[in-house]
Amino acid sequence: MNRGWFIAVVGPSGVGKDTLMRAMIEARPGLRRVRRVITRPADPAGEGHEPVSEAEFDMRLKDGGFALHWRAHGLRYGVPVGISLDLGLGRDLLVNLSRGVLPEAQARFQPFAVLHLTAAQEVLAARLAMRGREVGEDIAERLTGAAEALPEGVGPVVSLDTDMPVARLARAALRQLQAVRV
Ligand SMILES: Nc1ncnc2c1ncn2[C@@H]1O[C@H](COP(=O)(O)OP(=O)(O)O)[C@@H](O)[C@H]1O
Ligand SMILES: O=P(O)(O)OC[C@H]1O[C@H](OP(=O)(O)OP(=O)(O)O)[C@H](O)[C@@H]1O
Repeated sequence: MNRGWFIAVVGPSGVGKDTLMRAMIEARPGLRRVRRVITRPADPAGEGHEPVSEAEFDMRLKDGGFALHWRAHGLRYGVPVGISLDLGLGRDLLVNLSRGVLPEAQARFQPFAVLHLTAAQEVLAARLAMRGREVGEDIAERLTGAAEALPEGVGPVVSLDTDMPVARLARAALRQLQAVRV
């Protein structure tokens, strides 16, 4: 059986990663989203992450519980090591990552592709404000470095500006990813 495809979905906070991943899965039910482990309290309106304390995160890290992990926005994020099982079973996965861990992800998981989402600063600012989870400094912090480039050498990459209706965006993402599949 072919191994499942690791599709890294990256882009700044508020760019629409979660919204697009949901739409892609609706359009292609075989695709799955990976449930991240985050040191953020549960949020019914959010991505459906697994909330853990700092101490629990540390323990899982020490026990080898994460395939990938990083810090951002004063939080810690982990991708559970169990994704290897799913990939081994041929399941294609959408994995919301930090741009900083892309080289490590690419080295570990093949076949691999990056879905890189972008948006103008004013669009990001409006979306973060509309989402309403963060205010003031937390929004400003998320906008700093929002346009950061991808690390050198990662790919293949599909880049999309998310300033369009989500159903159209999902069709474009699926079509363009298929075109770079090796
Ligand atoms: N294509 C889009 N068009 C309009 N609004 C969008 C679009 N994608 C996302 N949004 C809105 O922007 C906000 C942030 O989206 P979200 O998917 O949570 O971003 P991320 O997961 O990248 O942080 C949400 O309020 C969402 O409804
Ligand atoms: O290193 P970067 O590429 O800048 O990415 C850092 C973090 O920002 C994004 O967070 P997310 O959109 O999940 O932020 P949120 O916690 O505001 O939802 C991304 O998923 C990473 O977790």
